[in-house]
Amino acid sequence: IVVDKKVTSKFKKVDERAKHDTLQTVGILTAFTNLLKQFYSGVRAPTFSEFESYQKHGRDDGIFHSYLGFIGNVIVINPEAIKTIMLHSITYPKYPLFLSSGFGDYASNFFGNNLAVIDGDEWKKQRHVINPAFYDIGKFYPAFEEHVDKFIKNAERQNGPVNVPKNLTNMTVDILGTTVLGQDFGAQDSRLNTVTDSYYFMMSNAFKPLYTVLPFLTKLPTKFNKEFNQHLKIFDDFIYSLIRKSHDKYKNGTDKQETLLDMMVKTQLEDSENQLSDRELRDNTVLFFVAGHETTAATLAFQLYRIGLHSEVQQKLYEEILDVVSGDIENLTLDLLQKMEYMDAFIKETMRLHPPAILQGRVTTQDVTLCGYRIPKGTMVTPSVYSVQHSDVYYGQDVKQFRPERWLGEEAKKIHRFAHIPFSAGPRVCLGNNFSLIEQKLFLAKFLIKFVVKLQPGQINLEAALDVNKDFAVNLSTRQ
Ligand code: HEM
Repeated sequence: IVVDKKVTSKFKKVDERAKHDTLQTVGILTAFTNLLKQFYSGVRAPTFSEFESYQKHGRDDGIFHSYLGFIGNVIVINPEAIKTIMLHSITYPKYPLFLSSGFGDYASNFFGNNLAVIDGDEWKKQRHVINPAFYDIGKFYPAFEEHVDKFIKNAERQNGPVNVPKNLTNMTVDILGTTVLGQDFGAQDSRLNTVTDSYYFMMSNAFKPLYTVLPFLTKLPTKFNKEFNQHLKIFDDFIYSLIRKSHDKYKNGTDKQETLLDMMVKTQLEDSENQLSDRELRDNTVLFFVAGHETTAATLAFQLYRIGLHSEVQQKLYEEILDVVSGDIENLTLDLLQKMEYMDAFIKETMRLHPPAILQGRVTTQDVTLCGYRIPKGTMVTPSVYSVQHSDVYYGQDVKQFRPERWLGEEAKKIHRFAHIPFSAGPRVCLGNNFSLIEQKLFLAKFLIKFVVKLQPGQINLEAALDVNKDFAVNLSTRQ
């Protein structure tokens, strides 16, 4: 380990919570080598090196210092310190690197200035306008149901192993199309669609590190840049036309606000103090897709993986669903979904071991004390969702075991509230968490009542995976 003394000397012990005189530090060379190793082994960096470093250097403190590239980064695992960071979003705003402008022009043009990447008064204004759109997610129940039913029909028709990531991604994009925009993209029907094509093209290219490091590349008159800008135009024209349609609907006195976009437009037009521009509406529409699409699809894929691995968990889920709907899935309602406690525990446990968002980059706007160390103003501080959720210090000896029961009864009360933060927490908590949870529960209830999921031993190991980029299939048999 190369220790940079100059840097560690900045992070001095100030009270007895600190176990060392200065914060433990992973040297810049080690951090960089770890990052490269992971990049080339195909694992989503930097989480694993971070988790290993935490176990070596930060386990007793719940905090340590490392590097993200050349930038010093204080990684925070202790749940009390995470709580302090999450609850004080003015002292700990988002780190600018994680704002879309930090990724260069492509990301800014595509992702824009939405709720997830702004701070302060601008964020307050946007959140105030957008919050009400998420008050009544129950109204989307029929839309969720329609697309889940389609997934199940396709799986039945397939009559063989079902490719999980691909099909779930199609389902979640169709659900978002319908609920956010009122447009069924038909991804599950393999319908060709220029808008979703453009969306996928930009998703896979806008955030590439090459354009962050060398932003001038996006200005060159290359074939690729032309293509990117064409996709951006197709996508933007489409979204702006829907914003205009939503405006017209409101002005014509149609009080049926059917989509998340309609609801944002309603507050936009009714609240003269907190007006969002059309560009801001567009940027948030993109955010809902980016934030809600692959995250939920990956979570559902990990759930099917876990169900296939743990037959006793599958059986318990099945029995609970059957019991709550009194033997007939046609009785299923939103209220009944909320009664499935074992399913809640199962979802929590999956999101503990497989969190889609692994890090949350913040910066200190003043000198602070975390875990007994003085952290100066302007330092990147990063609550590590992955590390805290995998730490035996906060989950005990069986931390690696998949055990939904830890989330039931008295045992659940022993887990620190900020040791489980897949949706973040505090004022910047995920706005779509309820949306995603209802989607997940409805999918699980309908799917598991119909099918038994099987994975052959050794068929796939996602234990250490952070996302489900790799395709995998599960075997299904229909229940009698
Ligand atoms: C499994 C699914 C999901 C996970 C794990 C997830 C996770 C997160 C996390 C961790 C954050 C906070 C990021 C940070 O503070 O650095 C966040 C923010 C956000 N998410 Fe989600 N999300 C999910 C689904 C959704 C869905 C379905 C939507 C919308 C339809 C959504 C909309 C948002 C929005 C708008 C924010 C920004 C909130 C703010 O900063 O005020 N998310 N999400």
